[in-house]
Amino acid sequence: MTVQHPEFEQEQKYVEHAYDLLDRGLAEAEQNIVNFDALHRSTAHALNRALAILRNSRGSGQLVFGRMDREGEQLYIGRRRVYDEERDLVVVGWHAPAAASFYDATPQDPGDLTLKRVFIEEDRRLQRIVDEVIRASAESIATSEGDATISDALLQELDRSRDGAMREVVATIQAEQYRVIRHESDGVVVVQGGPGTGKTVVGLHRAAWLAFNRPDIRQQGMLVVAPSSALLTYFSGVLPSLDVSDIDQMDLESLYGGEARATAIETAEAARVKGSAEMSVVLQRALQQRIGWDEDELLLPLGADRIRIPGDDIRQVVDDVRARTLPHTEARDVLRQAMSALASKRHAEDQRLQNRPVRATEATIRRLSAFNNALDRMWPTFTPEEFLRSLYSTQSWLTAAADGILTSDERARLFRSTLDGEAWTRADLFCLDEASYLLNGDVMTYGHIVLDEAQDLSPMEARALARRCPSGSFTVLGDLAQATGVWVRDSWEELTSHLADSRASINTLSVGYRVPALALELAARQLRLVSTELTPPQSIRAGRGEPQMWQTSDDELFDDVLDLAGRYRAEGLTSAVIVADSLYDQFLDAAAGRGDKLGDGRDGDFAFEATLVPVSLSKGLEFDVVILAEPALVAAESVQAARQLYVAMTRCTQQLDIVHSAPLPAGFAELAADQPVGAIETPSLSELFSLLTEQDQALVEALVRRLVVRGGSAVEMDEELAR
Ligand SMILES: Nc1ncnc2c1ncn2[C@@H]1O[C@H](COP(=O)(O)OP(=O)(O)OP(=O)(O)O)[C@@H](O)[C@H]1O
Repeated sequence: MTVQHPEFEQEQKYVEHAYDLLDRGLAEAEQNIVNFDALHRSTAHALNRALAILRNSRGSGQLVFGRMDREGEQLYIGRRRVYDEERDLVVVGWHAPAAASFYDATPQDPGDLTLKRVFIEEDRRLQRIVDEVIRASAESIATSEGDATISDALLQELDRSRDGAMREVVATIQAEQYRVIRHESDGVVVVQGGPGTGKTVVGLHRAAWLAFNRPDIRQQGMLVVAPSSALLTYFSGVLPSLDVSDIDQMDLESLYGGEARATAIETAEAARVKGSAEMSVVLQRALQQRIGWDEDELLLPLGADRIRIPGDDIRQVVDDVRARTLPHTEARDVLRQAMSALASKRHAEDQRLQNRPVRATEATIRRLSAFNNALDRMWPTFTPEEFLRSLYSTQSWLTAAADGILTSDERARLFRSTLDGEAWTRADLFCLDEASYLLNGDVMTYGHIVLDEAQDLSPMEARALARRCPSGSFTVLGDLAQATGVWVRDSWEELTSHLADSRASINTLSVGYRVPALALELAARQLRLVSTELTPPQSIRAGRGEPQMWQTSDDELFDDVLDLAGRYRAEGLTSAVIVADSLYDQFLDAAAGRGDKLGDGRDGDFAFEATLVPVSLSKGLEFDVVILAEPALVAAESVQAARQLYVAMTRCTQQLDIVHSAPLPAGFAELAADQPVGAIETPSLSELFSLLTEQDQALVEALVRRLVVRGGSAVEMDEELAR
């Protein structure tokens, strides 16, 4: 029987009071708006918008989640601020400076708090009250140690089963996370941490915190960028649940607003050339090379006469316009004016010499097709797509633009015949974005950008983001160890230097809240294959047990994996079946053929208990269980095999299962006591041993003894066998 907290009823009343005030406040405000008789349509429109925002602003999380006491003062902390009729503060918003001590306080370092109380509430009813810091005496604080920094409320929160979408965590933000959320820097703040350390959740809460505390930044607009639309779908509900609905959220590829879409995949080598910062120089040069006039003169027919403009005069005008470094299209307009003025001046001079009246104004000249054709030759217009397609397919132009910048091999990776058509790749989109900026110069800008999974960004992608954030104010979330693409780095500076000029502040999160310790241990073997420098986080989760390996045959792979997902579904756990991208469609078909309900993770469909996820999109996601199918194929198809496996294996909160028909890749060997699917209960070693014949038992004993003598001590082995 659990004992109720002595102040339970009193606190429940306080929570109800807060909800009551919020309901009444919102209802009154709604009534005021409805009653207001707007004279103008624009006022009515503004009021309707206000009404819609108000109706949405109730939010879904718990209203009051904490209380802190310090001498003579008691403050309740919640998802939003609540006042009573006397304008006295009943609940302080989590983002207010007054709430800082609540998050900063730990049992080791409670600051000036005598009590930090956390409420667990569901549907307005308190479920539990956890008192975390009670300063009974100075000594009791000095002697508290160990795991006490991980709050009880957090552990409870972590044990709640996932429902397929990320949730806000305002009630349980930890001190090391809070420091990052309210980081004072106006420049680049990097949050580095292993899988499940809360980088995404921290980044989203930082965005909300900035929105509440920095009206200057909020007014300039804010943006959150994820590498895939699937990941965006997974976390896009967090900001609205924090009452922040005006922050844009976008997947990386949607940054480019032009026509092209990435539909093709290319080699790692080509992606690397296109993503490198050198590519921006090639594009700039390529555009410049299309500008100029190398003919001796320009003749513009005008009725029976002609206007003659010397080549040197044209070159002078072109150089003057070029020197103004305007975006290409805008510069062309300037050139058009300057050239028509030049032609008109020439015409006037010729006519005067011949004692004839001036026949053409500048406007007349600008309408001449010969004039416009000449303009196209000296300063051509392109769409970004036309420009890049033409560059990629013109060997001589490519060679000239990349001369001294790219090697001939690298240039060859860019070249494609026009017959290849419009198959743009992701890396192309960012060349198009750069080209679009050179051509048109206009881009939507923001006061702050949060980047999730930033370790994989190419320099060209970083440049596209930098263009959209002139202030250089970024929150960069990522893990260098989880870089799985062609951009693997040893330091964040290499990337952040493309985002802003200022030095980045690097902040590390070290506690892993997602992955159970044993799954993390298996996954970390993949890291060790890469480098001893890369280390996993410190897991605080126990999970269900050891990762399980299931061996099957080629023929039975699909059914065995789907059966396993079915078993977890029956237990009410969410699972992800993570597969090599090339197996994705076959798995989807197999599931449909069996009538299994399997979410299509590629489309961000996380509504079902089991979701199929192509490994390339698994980053950042989270499920109770991960069933990794055929890791050897995942490894074979990845640019960074070990890192990709590390990412895939670190998506689970409870259990990691691996099903394979092909031999397992390196790093799995020690756990590969292969079991046929179906044997859910793994027999213990002694059970297995007892099943052997006496002769075999003696053989195993002798064998193991020899192994142990070589690696450890025979005494330990005897003890082991005796057990
Ligand atoms: N303070 C916290 N309170 C409650 N839950 C938390 C807290 N911090 C992290 N979590 C939970 O831990 C899980 C992992 O968080 P998150 O996805 O932000 O980690 P990550 O570092 O971005 O992981 P990855 O590197 O895999 O992308 C999420 O379920 C998140 O809600």
